[in-house]
Amino acid sequence: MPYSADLDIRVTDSSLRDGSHAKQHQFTVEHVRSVVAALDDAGVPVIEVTHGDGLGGSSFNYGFSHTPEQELIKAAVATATRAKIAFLMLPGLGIQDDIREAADNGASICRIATHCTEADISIQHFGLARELGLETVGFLMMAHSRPPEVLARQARIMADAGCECVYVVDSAGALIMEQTSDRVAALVAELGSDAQVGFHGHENLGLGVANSILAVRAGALQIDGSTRRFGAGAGNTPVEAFAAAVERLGIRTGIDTIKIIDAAEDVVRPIMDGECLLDRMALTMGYTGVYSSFLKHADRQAKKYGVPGAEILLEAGRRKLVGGQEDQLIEIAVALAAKK
Ligand SMILES: CC[C@H](O)CC(=O)C(=O)O
Ligand SMILES: [Mn+2]
Repeated sequence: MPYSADLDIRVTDSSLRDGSHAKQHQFTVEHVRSVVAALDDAGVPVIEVTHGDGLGGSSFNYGFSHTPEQELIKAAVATATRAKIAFLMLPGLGIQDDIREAADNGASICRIATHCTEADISIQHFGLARELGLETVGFLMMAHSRPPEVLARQARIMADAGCECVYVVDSAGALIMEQTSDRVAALVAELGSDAQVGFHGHENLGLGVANSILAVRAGALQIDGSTRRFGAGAGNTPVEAFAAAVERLGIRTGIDTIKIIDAAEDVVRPIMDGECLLDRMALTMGYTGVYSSFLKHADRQAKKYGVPGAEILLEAGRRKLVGGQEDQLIEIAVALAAKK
């Protein structure tokens, strides 16, 4: 039972972090206040707030933030009455002092993300987070790209370093049904009572809710989503649809389904630049296994060089690019333009 005897699973809303990719990192303090107030009122237990690429993500390579993320974290903490505030960090983008600052600003959950074969770079960050009294979560990103047993070994590294819940992260929205539950089950078997298992889905093949339910059936106790799917690519598992579906299945999340449906429509949608669409670009990412956060980068290069964005993504899929290799999207666009 995660954290409260009243809940069967715990939902983390990533609209104010994964949605940062879709918003090109232009969140303001007012956006954060209004979304946190609505989600908190709807009973969402955890709200993640950071630049889309985590602490230290604001940069030339990933896109500069409108407002420094520590200011956004402070605003979230000041607004929430019940929800815990989480932050994300990718070792190498953020540094340990960023974790200290987020903790000083009142965030209570530290989520460390690595590519799914690189868990060892998270060890010192989990150590620090635990020293600071933070709850810890680990992200094994691009989890579609490795089989369950490889992910389980990486999860063990995170758990041994002090991670309390390791997530299977479907960064590309490429996992299909049992591919999700097999991965979650492998982590559950490996970690036993040493750490919980979570699942973070993307909608690029339209499977976020179904995959998340299968993850729960395989033993996941924490599930990520974004209200109104506000996330990278076609967005994340929609929290309001997930809450409605699992309520009907008798799984308790503590979320008021009607309130979160209203929050999606009345509060979150108005601050989005547009809906997160299951369109050609997003489907190409799910189909070929491309990192969802590449969408806006590929779109920009497509416009700049006058080449089809989906072709850039197809080549990114062929190259099996991982997060941090965004600059190769420029090279691909240049090559496509030269061929024309
Ligand atoms: C760049 C971090 C990334 O967006 C984390 C995440 O949400 C994912 O891999 O899906
Ligand atoms: Mn994501």
